[in-house]
Amino acid sequence: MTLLAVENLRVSAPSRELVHGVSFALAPGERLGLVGESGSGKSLTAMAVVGLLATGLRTDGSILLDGRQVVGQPDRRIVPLRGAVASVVFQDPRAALDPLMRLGRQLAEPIRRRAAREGRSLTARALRDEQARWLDRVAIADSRRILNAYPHEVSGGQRQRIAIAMALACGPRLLIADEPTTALDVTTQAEVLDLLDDLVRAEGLALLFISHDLPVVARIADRVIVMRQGEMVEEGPAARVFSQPQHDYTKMLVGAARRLQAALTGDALP
Ligand SMILES: Nc1ncnc2c1ncn2[C@@H]1O[C@H](COP(=O)(O)OP(=O)(O)OP(=O)(O)O)[C@@H](O)[C@H]1O
Repeated sequence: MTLLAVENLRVSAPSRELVHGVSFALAPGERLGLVGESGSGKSLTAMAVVGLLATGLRTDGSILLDGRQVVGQPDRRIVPLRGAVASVVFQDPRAALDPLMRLGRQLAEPIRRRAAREGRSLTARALRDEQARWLDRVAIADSRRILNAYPHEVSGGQRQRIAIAMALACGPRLLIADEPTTALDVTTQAEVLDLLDDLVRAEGLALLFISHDLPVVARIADRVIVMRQGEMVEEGPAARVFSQPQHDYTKMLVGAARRLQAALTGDALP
């Protein structure tokens, strides 16, 4: 069964088309990477899936999320799919966090929504336990302080871990991660990537992972779509795309990633 089927997706601004007919499908538990340079249409494609495009942008084509059409639907039809079927982790965790609300209250929201959806009643004690469990799962120690803190009182890495906890606490079947580690320092990037990898596996989620960073995508995705200027230029298993890129643009991306790697490690180029 297909969890997400995107067919001939087009996204247009009033003056020009930005995404030119993208098609792909994602099965439950599958991990797909969208890779390409800045401005290639990765985020627009991903945001269209959950109906989160900016007003003024028009979507054509078909997006079936868990069998339900997203394109052309009013918000009241798409909102129930957010969280329950697909959630999003953004590059900047502040996009998901209210700066004026304590983190504990924010984390309580998705936990409550999931419980309500599953018909479970949640005592105050059970809610506190769940909050602590989620913080533990995203490797945040000192949970009492963090739950009482406001977003600006914790580190960028901690904010992103909490945003991940909130996205997963909703109980989705698909996680869309849009450059989730780009805003973090290199050490924190690696930790957060490992964490995402482990959690997505443990929860059995499908993953749509967006990044301009090929080695990162190769590490986390089974399959990769390479985008350029709003078009898909290559698609295939991650290992094949990186070892034997077919399209000139992919060859260029792989070459650049190899040169950077060689420069960082001091190794000779293969
Ligand atoms: N609301 C909008 N109105 C008009 N053009 C837009 C809008 N949002 C994005 N674009 C344009 O659409 C193109 C694709 O944008 P998109 O954000 O999908 O790129 P991306 O591949 O995710 O890049 P990045 O990695 O920098 O986020 C860009 O040229 C961008 O400027």
